[in-house]
Amino acid sequence: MASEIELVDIQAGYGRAAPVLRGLSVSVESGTIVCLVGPNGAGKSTVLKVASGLLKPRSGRILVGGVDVTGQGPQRMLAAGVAHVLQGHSVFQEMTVAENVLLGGYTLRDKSVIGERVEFVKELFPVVAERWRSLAGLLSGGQQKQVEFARSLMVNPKVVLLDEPSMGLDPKATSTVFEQVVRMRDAGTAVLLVEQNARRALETADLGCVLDLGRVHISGPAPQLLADPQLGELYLGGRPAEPRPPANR
Ligand SMILES: Nc1ncnc2c1ncn2[C@@H]1O[C@H](COP(=O)(O)OP(=O)(O)OP(=O)(O)O)[C@@H](O)[C@H]1O
Repeated sequence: MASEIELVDIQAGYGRAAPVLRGLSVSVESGTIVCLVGPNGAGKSTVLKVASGLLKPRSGRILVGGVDVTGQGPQRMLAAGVAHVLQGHSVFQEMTVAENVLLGGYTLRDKSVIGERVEFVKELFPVVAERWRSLAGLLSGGQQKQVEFARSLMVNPKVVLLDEPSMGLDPKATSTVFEQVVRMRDAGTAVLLVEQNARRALETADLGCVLDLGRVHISGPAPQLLADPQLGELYLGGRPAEPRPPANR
């Protein structure tokens, strides 16, 4: 399978402080959801910032679709096919859902392409179609997160980086958001996911990577990580792995 994004032996950090990432490597294959888990402060969000060009690595390489894009800023990374949905809520409350989604396509010049992408995201996220003319601020937190997903897909990225998409959502909205993450993958966008709710994220992901001390400590098929009692104890709240339905793809 082709790698949509590959981070190779990344060292990265902030200012003059010691590096947060110390030789981190991760690869997201097409058609997959890869989930990063690890303790608070392990550097999960930092991985996404490096992947989207918000933070330049001190060393290491970044490949998007096999092309070396190391050192490029966020605009170039977006053009290369990497979209980043940031932690927290980033919809413009006073604008309509339509205006919010169309902002994601502001780099597109061809009106027919914009129209095609709008139809695509409306079909993928029914709430976006239903509330197209509503003020985004009137939508629930989970619905707003879907508007953010729709906005990120306007440029038809190869991979979308999702930073804690369930943050602040109740369990029902969290389930809907994770269902939509699966739909994004099934519609052709690879996903690199960071989640506080590690157990729930691993139930959704194809592959899991456990970060520790700035690098990937363990990686493997998500069901395998979920079933590992030691990982459960360390990173998944210590509860035994619950039986799960057959793999979700
Ligand atoms: N803008 C910043 N400036 C300086 N240090 C930062 C900055 N952002 C993050 N850090 C530091 O980098 C380290 C890793 O932070 P990061 O947010 O990547 O971790 P995380 O694994 O995503 O944590 P959490 O689960 O708490 O969100 C932390 O020690 C944090 O304090």
